[in-house]
Amino acid sequence: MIVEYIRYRVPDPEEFEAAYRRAVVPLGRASQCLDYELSRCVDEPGCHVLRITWKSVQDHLEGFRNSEHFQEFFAEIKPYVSNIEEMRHYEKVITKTEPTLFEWAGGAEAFERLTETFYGKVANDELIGPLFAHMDPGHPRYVAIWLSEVFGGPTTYSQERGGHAHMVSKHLGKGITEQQRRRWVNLLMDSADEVSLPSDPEFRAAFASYIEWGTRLALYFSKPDATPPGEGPMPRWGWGVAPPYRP
Ligand code: HEM
Repeated sequence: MIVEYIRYRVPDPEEFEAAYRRAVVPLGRASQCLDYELSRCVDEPGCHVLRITWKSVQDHLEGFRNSEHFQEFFAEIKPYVSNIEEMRHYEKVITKTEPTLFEWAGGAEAFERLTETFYGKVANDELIGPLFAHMDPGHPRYVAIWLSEVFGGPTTYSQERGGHAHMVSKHLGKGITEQQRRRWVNLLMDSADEVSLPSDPEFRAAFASYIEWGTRLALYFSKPDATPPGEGPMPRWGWGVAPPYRP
């Protein structure tokens, strides 16, 4: 991720801003652009700073510049090129960031406690126990490192086990029913309470959201006619609409 700053000093701020309102339509469609923000200086209204977050410098200079979105974007802002005072890429050095869900939960050890307790319950469960009768003894740990990575922790699962496609492939042909999926969710939530994962509404809402999504994917891919997925990126879950609550 790289941040581009473009500083303008323009004689006609209103027309300039109107041009940018049109220009951000194709910019927003470009997959290389993660976000953008145009700010007007309050001390000197002709001064503006445009911040664009790109996936990488290469994505900007090669991907975006050679795309059809660039032609449309550039047509709008071309009259202002001579008003540019600075146009450079920057790397973020210090930022105020939220804790990850992984950190908030208590780190790797919290997820290990969670899955140990969970698979203890699973083994004794008449509805889903049989699905796990021959499970790899390392299974609780694999799920712990999977969850840790999804919630913003280290990338151990991807490195050791092989990423998203590998995890999903473990569910192929399992024929999971909706009742089994729901039991999996219920036992996991019981375990979360038992091992005292944080119980604040914001954390639990984000946690439950991933579990709902993940179990529905597992069910989908376990169907007899499911097509194995290609190698996709690891899901990375954040806080969503409710940021961490700090009184
Ligand atoms: C958020 C939901 C889920 C996650 C994160 C998850 C995660 C995982 C992971 C990480 C593995 C092992 C991959 C490896 O060996 O590296 C796995 C395997 C497996 N999962 Fe899931 N899973 C989910 C939902 C479910 C559900 C709903 C069921 C069934 C009710 C299920 C049944 C299984 C089974 C039977 C295996 C193979 C175990 C073995 O024989 O070793 N999973 N899952």
